[in-house]
Amino acid sequence: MFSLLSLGLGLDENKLEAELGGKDDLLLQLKINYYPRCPQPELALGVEAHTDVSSLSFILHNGVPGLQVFKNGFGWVTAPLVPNSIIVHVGDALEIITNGRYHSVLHRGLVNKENIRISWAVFCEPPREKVVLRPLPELVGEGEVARFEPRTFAEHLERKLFKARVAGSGDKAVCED
Ligand SMILES: O=C(O)CCC(=O)C(=O)O
Ligand SMILES: [Fe+2]
Repeated sequence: MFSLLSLGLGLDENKLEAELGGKDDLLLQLKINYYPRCPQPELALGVEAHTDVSSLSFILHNGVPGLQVFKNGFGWVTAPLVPNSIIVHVGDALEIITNGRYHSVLHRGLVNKENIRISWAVFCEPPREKVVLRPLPELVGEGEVARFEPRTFAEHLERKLFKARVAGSGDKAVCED
């Protein structure tokens, strides 16, 4: 996947993987999301709107719709259910090193009245301290600026967590099951 994404930007095929710490040090984390049936889905949040901090995220699901992505100019769009598919998100780490050429997508997970939804998300993360994530100079074109300050993955997590705490929404879910 990283090779294809590197070639897609005209980079050496090993470039993105190497910049993200190399395959021996990447961390795969599994998270299982359980969305119960909800009598008033319009009042509830399943997984609130966010971007993933990872390099890439791979989402398997039980075939119940609920994942939405935010598209500028359109608003929230429900991801179509493609049988036997795996959904792949670009996460923050990849967005940073590509200077936004690959965009870390804002997304959320909704509950519904009829069906329980389950998703299995595998987050492919760079090592916390080993590499500094910064826009690759070859992807900052002439007249463009680097859109992200250099940071380790650990620093990125801390900044994001701190921002979320300050912004704290306080939303509550009202689900049963
Ligand atoms: O349930 C989904 O499809 C997405 C879940 C998600 O975005 C996450 O766990 O980060
Ligand atoms: Fe996510």
